[in-house]
Amino acid sequence: MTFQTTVSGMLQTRRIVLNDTTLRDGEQAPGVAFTTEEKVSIARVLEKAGITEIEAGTPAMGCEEVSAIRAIVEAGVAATIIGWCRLKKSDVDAAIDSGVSMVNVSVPSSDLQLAAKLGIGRGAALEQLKRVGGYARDRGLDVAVGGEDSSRADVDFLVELIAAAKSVGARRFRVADTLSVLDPDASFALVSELCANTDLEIEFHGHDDLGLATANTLAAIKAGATHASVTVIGLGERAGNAPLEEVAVALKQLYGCDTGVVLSELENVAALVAGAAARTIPLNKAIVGEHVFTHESGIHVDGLRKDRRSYQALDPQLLGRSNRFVIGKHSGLSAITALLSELQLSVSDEESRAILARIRKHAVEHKGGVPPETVMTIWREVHDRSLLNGM
Ligand SMILES: CC(=O)SCCNC(=O)CCNC(=O)[C@H](O)C(C)(C)COP(=O)(O)OP(=O)(O)OC[C@H]1O[C@@H](n2cnc3c(N)ncnc32)[C@H](O)[C@@H]1OP(=O)(O)O
Ligand SMILES: O=C(O)CCC(=O)C(=O)O
Repeated sequence: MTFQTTVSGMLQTRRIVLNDTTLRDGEQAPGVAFTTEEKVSIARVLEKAGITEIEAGTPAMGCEEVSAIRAIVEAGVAATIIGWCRLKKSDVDAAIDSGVSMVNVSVPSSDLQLAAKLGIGRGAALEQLKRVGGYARDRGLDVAVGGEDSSRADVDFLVELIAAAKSVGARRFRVADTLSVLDPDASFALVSELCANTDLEIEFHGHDDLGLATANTLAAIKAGATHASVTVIGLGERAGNAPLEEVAVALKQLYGCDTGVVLSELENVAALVAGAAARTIPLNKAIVGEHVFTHESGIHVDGLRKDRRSYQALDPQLLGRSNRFVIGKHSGLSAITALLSELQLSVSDEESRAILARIRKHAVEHKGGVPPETVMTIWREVHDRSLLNGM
Protein backbone atom coordinates (compact mmCIF):
# COMPACT_ATOMS: atom_id res chain seq x y z
CA MET A 1 0.00 0.00 0.00
CA THR A 2 1.21 3.54 -0.77
CA PHE A 3 -0.04 6.94 0.30
CA GLN A 4 0.25 8.39 -3.18
CA THR A 5 -2.78 10.50 -4.00
CA THR A 6 -4.82 8.48 -6.44
CA VAL A 7 -6.67 10.09 -9.30
CA SER A 8 -10.18 9.13 -8.41
CA GLY A 9 -13.29 10.21 -6.60
CA MET A 10 -15.76 13.02 -6.68
CA LEU A 11 -13.43 15.77 -7.88
CA GLN A 12 -13.16 14.09 -11.27
CA THR A 13 -16.81 14.78 -11.93
CA ARG A 14 -17.05 18.22 -10.31
CA ARG A 15 -16.50 21.38 -12.35
CA ILE A 16 -14.26 23.74 -10.40
CA VAL A 17 -14.07 27.31 -11.66
CA LEU A 18 -10.91 29.35 -11.13
CA ASN A 19 -11.61 33.05 -10.67
CA ASP A 20 -8.41 34.79 -11.65
CA THR A 21 -7.80 37.93 -9.62
CA THR A 22 -4.34 38.82 -10.94
CA LEU A 23 -5.73 42.13 -12.19
CA ARG A 24 -7.26 42.98 -8.79
CA ASP A 25 -5.58 41.27 -5.82
CA GLY A 26 -2.48 40.52 -7.91
CA GLU A 27 -2.09 44.19 -8.75
CA GLN A 28 -2.38 45.02 -5.04
CA ALA A 29 1.10 43.52 -4.56
CA PRO A 30 3.44 46.31 -3.47
CA GLY A 31 4.81 48.24 -6.42
CA VAL A 32 2.80 46.40 -9.06
CA ALA A 33 0.91 48.70 -11.45
CA PHE A 34 -0.37 47.60 -14.82
CA THR A 35 -1.09 49.90 -17.76
CA THR A 36 -4.42 49.54 -19.53
CA GLU A 37 -2.67 47.78 -22.40
CA GLU A 38 -1.04 45.34 -19.98
CA LYS A 39 -4.38 44.67 -18.29
CA VAL A 40 -5.98 43.90 -21.64
CA SER A 41 -3.05 41.67 -22.71
CA ILE A 42 -3.19 39.77 -19.42
CA ALA A 43 -6.94 39.30 -19.75
CA ARG A 44 -6.42 37.98 -23.28
CA VAL A 45 -3.75 35.43 -22.27
CA LEU A 46 -5.93 34.33 -19.38
CA GLU A 47 -8.78 33.81 -21.84
CA LYS A 48 -6.44 31.82 -24.11
CA ALA A 49 -5.46 29.75 -21.08
CA GLY A 50 -9.10 28.82 -20.54
CA ILE A 51 -9.90 31.12 -17.60
CA THR A 52 -13.61 31.93 -17.56
CA GLU A 53 -13.75 34.44 -14.70
CA ILE A 54 -11.50 37.47 -14.32
CA GLU A 55 -11.68 39.88 -11.37
CA ALA A 56 -10.38 42.82 -13.35
CA GLY A 57 -9.91 45.57 -10.78
CA THR A 58 -11.47 47.96 -8.28
CA PRO A 59 -13.71 50.44 -10.12
CA ALA A 60 -13.92 52.69 -7.03
CA MET A 61 -10.29 53.66 -7.66
CA GLY A 62 -11.49 56.18 -10.23
CA CYS A 63 -11.81 56.91 -13.91
CA GLU A 64 -8.44 55.43 -14.97
CA GLU A 65 -9.28 52.07 -13.41
CA VAL A 66 -12.85 52.22 -14.71
CA SER A 67 -11.62 52.82 -18.25
CA ALA A 68 -8.98 50.05 -17.97
CA ILE A 69 -11.69 47.58 -16.91
CA ARG A 70 -13.95 48.91 -19.66
CA ALA A 71 -11.14 48.29 -22.18
CA ILE A 72 -11.09 44.62 -21.15
CA VAL A 73 -14.87 44.37 -21.48
CA GLU A 74 -14.79 46.10 -24.87
CA ALA A 75 -11.95 43.85 -26.07
CA GLY A 76 -14.59 41.11 -26.02
CA VAL A 77 -12.60 38.82 -23.74
CA ALA A 78 -14.64 35.64 -23.42
CA ALA A 79 -14.70 35.48 -19.64
CA THR A 80 -17.00 36.94 -17.02
CA ILE A 81 -15.41 40.25 -16.04
CA ILE A 82 -15.88 41.07 -12.37
CA GLY A 83 -15.41 44.37 -10.51
CA TRP A 84 -14.43 44.37 -6.82
CA CYS A 85 -16.61 46.68 -4.70
CA ARG A 86 -16.80 47.75 -1.11
CA LEU A 87 -20.14 47.77 0.66
CA LYS A 88 -21.05 51.01 -1.04
CA LYS A 89 -23.60 51.90 -3.71
CA SER A 90 -21.08 54.35 -5.20
CA ASP A 91 -18.64 51.46 -5.76
CA VAL A 92 -21.39 49.55 -7.56
CA ASP A 93 -22.10 52.64 -9.68
CA ALA A 94 -18.43 52.80 -10.65
CA ALA A 95 -18.55 49.09 -11.53
CA ILE A 96 -21.57 49.74 -13.75
CA ASP A 97 -19.60 52.52 -15.49
CA SER A 98 -16.82 50.01 -16.17
CA GLY A 99 -19.21 47.72 -18.02
CA VAL A 100 -18.69 44.58 -15.93
CA SER A 101 -21.46 42.01 -15.72
CA MET A 102 -20.64 40.87 -12.20
CA VAL A 103 -19.52 42.47 -8.96
CA ASN A 104 -17.89 41.09 -5.86
CA VAL A 105 -19.34 43.10 -2.96
CA SER A 106 -16.96 42.78 -0.04
CA VAL A 107 -18.17 42.75 3.55
CA PRO A 108 -15.70 42.73 6.42
CA SER A 109 -17.01 39.72 8.31
CA SER A 110 -14.96 39.46 11.49
CA ASP A 111 -16.14 41.48 14.48
CA LEU A 112 -12.65 42.95 14.64
CA GLN A 113 -12.71 44.33 11.10
CA LEU A 114 -16.32 45.48 11.32
CA ALA A 115 -15.55 47.51 14.43
CA ALA A 116 -12.06 48.72 13.48
CA LYS A 117 -12.61 49.56 9.82
CA LEU A 118 -16.25 50.50 9.57
CA GLY A 119 -17.24 51.17 13.20
CA ILE A 120 -20.37 49.04 12.86
CA GLY A 121 -21.71 45.78 14.30
CA ARG A 122 -23.09 42.62 12.70
CA GLY A 123 -26.67 43.90 12.35
CA ALA A 124 -25.62 46.99 10.41
CA ALA A 125 -23.34 44.88 8.20
CA LEU A 126 -26.26 42.59 7.32
CA GLU A 127 -28.46 45.59 6.54
CA GLN A 128 -25.82 47.25 4.37
CA LEU A 129 -25.17 44.01 2.53
CA LYS A 130 -28.86 43.66 1.68
CA ARG A 131 -29.01 47.31 0.59
CA VAL A 132 -25.87 47.28 -1.59
CA GLY A 133 -26.23 43.69 -2.85
CA GLY A 134 -29.90 44.34 -3.70
CA TYR A 135 -28.92 47.58 -5.45
CA ALA A 136 -26.42 45.71 -7.64
CA ARG A 137 -28.92 42.96 -8.47
CA ASP A 138 -31.61 45.54 -9.33
CA ARG A 139 -29.17 47.00 -11.84
CA GLY A 140 -28.80 43.66 -13.57
CA LEU A 141 -25.44 42.63 -12.16
CA ASP A 142 -24.52 39.15 -11.07
CA VAL A 143 -23.46 39.39 -7.46
CA ALA A 144 -20.89 37.55 -5.40
CA VAL A 145 -20.44 38.55 -1.78
CA GLY A 146 -16.89 38.61 -0.48
CA GLY A 147 -16.54 37.73 3.16
CA GLU A 148 -13.35 39.60 3.94
CA ASP A 149 -11.54 38.06 6.93
CA SER A 150 -13.98 35.11 6.97
CA SER A 151 -11.37 32.95 8.66
CA ARG A 152 -11.42 35.14 11.78
CA ALA A 153 -15.22 35.55 11.72
CA ASP A 154 -17.79 33.77 13.82
CA VAL A 155 -19.11 30.91 11.67
CA ASP A 156 -22.72 31.55 12.74
CA PHE A 157 -22.37 35.11 11.49
CA LEU A 158 -20.94 33.87 8.18
CA VAL A 159 -24.04 31.70 7.82
CA GLU A 160 -26.18 34.80 8.45
CA LEU A 161 -24.21 36.77 5.88
CA ILE A 162 -24.65 34.00 3.33
CA ALA A 163 -28.39 33.90 4.01
CA ALA A 164 -28.57 37.69 3.58
CA ALA A 165 -26.59 37.41 0.35
CA LYS A 166 -28.99 34.78 -0.94
CA SER A 167 -32.04 36.79 0.07
CA VAL A 168 -31.02 39.59 -2.31
CA GLY A 169 -30.19 37.27 -5.18
CA ALA A 170 -26.42 36.90 -4.84
CA ARG A 171 -25.14 33.70 -6.40
CA ARG A 172 -21.91 33.25 -4.50
CA PHE A 173 -20.14 33.77 -1.20
CA ARG A 174 -16.36 34.14 -1.13
CA VAL A 175 -14.67 32.73 1.95
CA ALA A 176 -11.53 34.85 2.33
CA ASP A 177 -8.60 33.76 4.45
CA THR A 178 -7.47 37.36 4.26
CA LEU A 179 -4.65 37.05 6.78
CA SER A 180 -3.61 33.42 6.28
CA VAL A 181 -4.78 32.07 9.61
CA LEU A 182 -6.03 28.72 8.26
CA ASP A 183 -4.28 25.43 7.64
CA PRO A 184 -5.73 22.80 5.29
CA ASP A 185 -7.68 21.05 8.09
CA ALA A 186 -9.27 24.31 9.22
CA SER A 187 -10.00 25.35 5.60
CA PHE A 188 -11.74 22.02 5.07
CA ALA A 189 -13.77 22.33 8.27
CA LEU A 190 -14.83 25.94 7.63
CA VAL A 191 -15.89 25.36 4.03
CA SER A 192 -17.67 22.08 4.93
CA GLU A 193 -19.66 23.91 7.59
CA LEU A 194 -20.66 26.71 5.20
CA CYS A 195 -21.54 24.32 2.36
CA ALA A 196 -23.76 22.37 4.75
CA ASN A 197 -25.72 25.57 5.36
CA THR A 198 -26.21 26.93 1.87
CA ASP A 199 -26.72 26.07 -1.76
CA LEU A 200 -24.94 29.24 -2.92
CA GLU A 201 -21.68 28.83 -4.83
CA ILE A 202 -18.75 28.99 -2.43
CA GLU A 203 -15.44 30.49 -3.51
CA PHE A 204 -12.27 30.10 -1.45
CA HIS A 205 -9.77 32.96 -1.48
CA GLY A 206 -6.46 31.94 0.11
CA HIS A 207 -3.39 33.99 0.96
CA ASP A 208 0.13 32.62 1.14
CA ASP A 209 1.74 34.18 4.22
CA LEU A 210 2.50 30.70 5.57
CA GLY A 211 3.05 29.10 2.18
CA LEU A 212 -0.28 27.26 2.52
CA ALA A 213 -2.45 29.05 -0.04
CA THR A 214 -2.50 26.20 -2.55
CA ALA A 215 -2.91 23.49 0.10
CA ASN A 216 -5.74 25.44 1.75
CA THR A 217 -7.42 26.02 -1.61
CA LEU A 218 -7.32 22.30 -2.45
CA ALA A 219 -8.74 21.46 0.99
CA ALA A 220 -11.55 24.00 0.50
CA ILE A 221 -12.37 22.51 -2.90
CA LYS A 222 -12.45 19.02 -1.41
CA ALA A 223 -14.84 20.37 1.22
CA GLY A 224 -17.24 21.60 -1.45
CA ALA A 225 -16.02 25.00 -2.70
CA THR A 226 -17.13 25.39 -6.31
CA HIS A 227 -14.81 28.30 -7.10
CA ALA A 228 -11.29 29.31 -6.13
CA SER A 229 -9.56 32.67 -6.34
CA VAL A 230 -6.14 32.44 -7.95
CA THR A 231 -3.48 34.77 -9.33
CA VAL A 232 -0.73 34.16 -11.84
CA ILE A 233 2.57 33.30 -10.06
CA GLY A 234 0.71 33.96 -6.80
CA LEU A 235 0.97 37.73 -7.17
CA GLY A 236 -1.06 39.56 -4.50
CA GLU A 237 -1.14 41.31 -1.14
CA ARG A 238 1.95 40.57 0.99
CA ALA A 239 3.03 36.96 0.24
CA GLY A 240 0.32 36.81 -2.40
CA ASN A 241 -2.52 34.48 -3.31
CA ALA A 242 -2.89 30.87 -4.40
CA PRO A 243 -1.02 30.62 -7.73
CA LEU A 244 -3.20 29.80 -10.74
CA GLU A 245 -0.60 27.42 -12.11
CA GLU A 246 -0.26 25.47 -8.86
CA VAL A 247 -3.99 25.10 -8.23
CA ALA A 248 -4.85 24.18 -11.83
CA VAL A 249 -2.05 21.60 -12.15
CA ALA A 250 -2.50 20.12 -8.67
CA LEU A 251 -6.22 19.63 -9.29
CA LYS A 252 -5.47 17.85 -12.56
CA GLN A 253 -2.44 15.87 -11.38
CA LEU A 254 -3.73 14.78 -7.97
CA TYR A 255 -7.47 14.44 -8.53
CA GLY A 256 -7.99 14.29 -12.31
CA CYS A 257 -10.10 17.42 -11.95
CA ASP A 258 -10.28 19.46 -15.15
CA THR A 259 -10.73 23.18 -14.54
CA GLY A 260 -10.76 23.95 -18.26
CA VAL A 261 -7.37 25.62 -17.86
CA VAL A 262 -5.06 24.98 -20.82
CA LEU A 263 -2.03 23.81 -18.87
CA SER A 264 0.39 24.24 -21.76
CA GLU A 265 -0.37 27.99 -21.74
CA LEU A 266 0.65 28.52 -18.11
CA GLU A 267 4.30 29.22 -18.83
CA ASN A 268 3.37 31.98 -21.32
CA VAL A 269 0.85 33.49 -18.94
CA ALA A 270 3.40 33.52 -16.13
CA ALA A 271 6.04 35.17 -18.33
CA LEU A 272 3.65 37.90 -19.48
CA VAL A 273 2.43 38.69 -15.96
CA ALA A 274 5.94 38.62 -14.48
CA GLY A 275 7.10 41.06 -17.16
CA ALA A 276 4.20 43.45 -16.63
CA ALA A 277 4.65 43.23 -12.85
CA ALA A 278 8.43 43.72 -13.11
CA ARG A 279 8.90 40.55 -11.05
CA THR A 280 11.26 37.67 -11.73
CA ILE A 281 9.98 34.12 -11.53
CA PRO A 282 12.22 32.10 -9.17
CA LEU A 283 13.98 29.31 -11.08
CA ASN A 284 12.45 26.74 -8.74
CA LYS A 285 8.90 28.20 -8.76
CA ALA A 286 6.48 25.27 -8.87
CA ILE A 287 5.10 24.52 -12.34
CA VAL A 288 6.45 27.57 -14.22
CA GLY A 289 10.01 27.95 -12.84
CA GLU A 290 12.69 27.53 -15.49
CA HIS A 291 14.41 24.74 -13.55
CA VAL A 292 11.52 22.59 -12.39
CA PHE A 293 12.18 19.99 -15.09
CA THR A 294 15.98 20.38 -15.10
CA HIS A 295 18.20 17.73 -13.52
CA GLU A 296 21.84 17.74 -12.47
CA SER A 297 22.27 15.14 -9.71
CA GLY A 298 23.99 12.00 -10.96
CA ILE A 299 21.60 9.57 -9.28
CA HIS A 300 18.54 11.35 -10.70
CA VAL A 301 19.94 11.67 -14.22
CA ASP A 302 20.98 8.01 -14.20
CA GLY A 303 17.53 6.97 -12.92
CA LEU A 304 15.67 9.14 -15.44
CA ARG A 305 17.73 7.74 -18.29
CA LYS A 306 16.92 4.18 -17.20
CA ASP A 307 13.21 4.83 -16.61
CA ARG A 308 11.68 8.30 -16.45
CA ARG A 309 9.20 7.18 -13.81
CA SER A 310 12.01 6.67 -11.31
CA TYR A 311 12.34 10.43 -10.82
CA GLN A 312 9.32 11.93 -12.57
CA ALA A 313 5.77 12.17 -11.27
CA LEU A 314 4.62 15.29 -13.10
CA ASP A 315 4.97 14.85 -16.86
CA PRO A 316 6.51 18.03 -18.32
CA GLN A 317 4.65 17.38 -21.57
CA LEU A 318 1.39 18.11 -19.72
CA LEU A 319 2.70 21.67 -19.51
CA GLY A 320 4.19 21.77 -22.99
CA ARG A 321 7.65 21.47 -21.45
CA SER A 322 10.45 18.89 -21.47
CA ASN A 323 13.19 17.54 -19.24
CA ARG A 324 16.63 19.05 -19.46
CA PHE A 325 19.88 17.63 -18.08
CA VAL A 326 22.70 19.91 -17.00
CA ILE A 327 26.24 19.06 -16.00
CA GLY A 328 27.47 20.36 -12.65
CA LYS A 329 29.02 19.61 -9.29
CA HIS A 330 26.52 16.80 -8.60
CA SER A 331 26.82 15.03 -11.95
CA GLY A 332 27.76 11.36 -12.04
CA LEU A 333 29.71 9.31 -14.53
CA SER A 334 26.68 8.13 -16.52
CA ALA A 335 25.64 11.75 -17.26
CA ILE A 336 29.20 12.64 -18.34
CA THR A 337 29.54 9.53 -20.50
CA ALA A 338 26.14 10.15 -22.13
CA LEU A 339 27.00 13.76 -22.95
CA LEU A 340 30.41 12.86 -24.38
CA SER A 341 28.81 10.13 -26.45
CA GLU A 342 26.26 12.68 -27.80
CA LEU A 343 29.24 14.89 -28.68
CA GLN A 344 30.83 11.85 -30.36
CA LEU A 345 33.87 12.01 -28.08
CA SER A 346 35.40 8.72 -27.00
CA VAL A 347 36.50 8.31 -23.42
CA SER A 348 38.01 5.67 -21.15
CA ASP A 349 36.74 4.99 -17.61
CA GLU A 350 39.84 6.61 -16.18
CA GLU A 351 39.36 9.70 -18.37
CA SER A 352 35.69 9.96 -17.35
CA ARG A 353 36.69 10.07 -13.70
CA ALA A 354 39.34 12.70 -14.40
CA ILE A 355 36.84 14.77 -16.41
CA LEU A 356 34.26 14.54 -13.60
CA ALA A 357 36.81 15.74 -11.04
CA ARG A 358 37.61 18.77 -13.20
CA ILE A 359 33.91 19.46 -13.82
CA ARG A 360 33.29 19.55 -10.06
CA LYS A 361 36.17 21.98 -9.54
CA HIS A 362 34.92 24.17 -12.39
CA ALA A 363 31.34 24.21 -11.01
CA VAL A 364 32.51 25.34 -7.59
CA GLU A 365 34.83 27.99 -8.97
CA HIS A 366 32.38 29.43 -11.51
CA LYS A 367 28.98 28.63 -9.93
CA GLY A 368 26.11 27.38 -12.05
CA GLY A 369 26.06 24.54 -14.54
CA VAL A 370 29.00 23.57 -16.74
CA PRO A 371 28.12 24.16 -20.42
CA PRO A 372 28.85 21.46 -23.05
CA GLU A 373 31.60 23.65 -24.63
CA THR A 374 33.44 23.66 -21.31
CA VAL A 375 32.97 19.91 -20.95
CA MET A 376 34.51 19.56 -24.44
CA THR A 377 37.49 21.70 -23.43
CA ILE A 378 37.96 19.63 -20.28
CA TRP A 379 37.69 16.42 -22.33
CA ARG A 380 40.36 17.70 -24.74
CA GLU A 381 42.75 18.58 -21.91
CA VAL A 382 42.25 15.21 -20.20
CA HIS A 383 42.43 13.30 -23.49
CA ASP A 384 45.60 15.10 -24.64
CA ARG A 385 47.23 14.45 -21.27
CA SER A 386 46.45 10.71 -21.40
CA LEU A 387 47.77 10.52 -24.96
CA LEU A 388 50.97 12.19 -23.78
CA ASN A 389 51.20 9.85 -20.79
CA GLY A 390 50.64 6.89 -23.03
CA MET A 391 53.47 7.97 -25.30
C1 LIG B 1 -8.23 42.34 1.67
C2 LIG B 1 -8.33 43.17 0.45
O1 LIG B 1 -7.66 42.93 -0.49
S1 LIG B 1 -9.42 44.44 0.48
C3 LIG B 1 -9.18 45.27 -1.07
C4 LIG B 1 -8.07 46.26 -0.99
N1 LIG B 1 -8.02 46.97 -2.22
C5 LIG B 1 -7.73 48.24 -2.30
O2 LIG B 1 -7.46 48.91 -1.31
C6 LIG B 1 -7.75 48.80 -3.69
C7 LIG B 1 -7.06 50.12 -3.83
N2 LIG B 1 -7.68 51.08 -2.95
C8 LIG B 1 -7.91 52.37 -3.27
O3 LIG B 1 -7.63 52.83 -4.36
C9 LIG B 1 -8.56 53.20 -2.23
O4 LIG B 1 -8.33 52.64 -0.95
C10 LIG B 1 -10.11 53.34 -2.45
C11 LIG B 1 -10.36 54.06 -3.77
C12 LIG B 1 -10.79 51.99 -2.50
C13 LIG B 1 -10.70 54.15 -1.32
O5 LIG B 1 -9.95 55.30 -1.19
P1 LIG B 1 -10.23 56.40 -0.05
O6 LIG B 1 -11.61 56.88 -0.18
O7 LIG B 1 -9.13 57.38 -0.19
O8 LIG B 1 -10.19 55.60 1.33
P2 LIG B 1 -8.93 55.00 2.09
O9 LIG B 1 -8.16 54.13 1.18
O10 LIG B 1 -8.17 56.08 2.77
O11 LIG B 1 -9.66 54.14 3.21
C14 LIG B 1 -10.47 53.05 2.90
C15 LIG B 1 -11.92 53.38 3.14
O12 LIG B 1 -12.71 52.27 2.70
C16 LIG B 1 -13.53 51.82 3.81
N3 LIG B 1 -13.76 50.40 3.62
C17 LIG B 1 -12.86 49.39 3.67
N4 LIG B 1 -13.46 48.24 3.37
C18 LIG B 1 -14.76 48.52 3.15
C19 LIG B 1 -15.87 47.75 2.79
N5 LIG B 1 -15.77 46.43 2.57
N6 LIG B 1 -17.06 48.36 2.65
C20 LIG B 1 -17.19 49.70 2.85
N7 LIG B 1 -16.15 50.48 3.15
C21 LIG B 1 -14.96 49.88 3.31
C22 LIG B 1 -12.72 52.18 5.03
O13 LIG B 1 -13.53 52.18 6.16
C23 LIG B 1 -12.25 53.57 4.63
O14 LIG B 1 -13.33 54.44 4.72
P3 LIG B 1 -13.22 55.87 5.49
O15 LIG B 1 -12.28 56.67 4.64
O16 LIG B 1 -14.61 56.39 5.46
O17 LIG B 1 -12.70 55.57 6.85
O1 LIG C 1 -13.85 40.31 0.25
C1 LIG C 1 -13.27 39.85 -0.71
O2 LIG C 1 -13.75 39.82 -1.84
C2 LIG C 1 -11.90 39.29 -0.50
C3 LIG C 1 -10.95 40.40 -0.45
C4 LIG C 1 -9.55 39.93 -0.35
O3 LIG C 1 -8.80 40.07 -1.29
C5 LIG C 1 -9.11 39.26 0.85
O4 LIG C 1 -9.87 39.23 1.83
O5 LIG C 1 -7.97 38.78 0.87
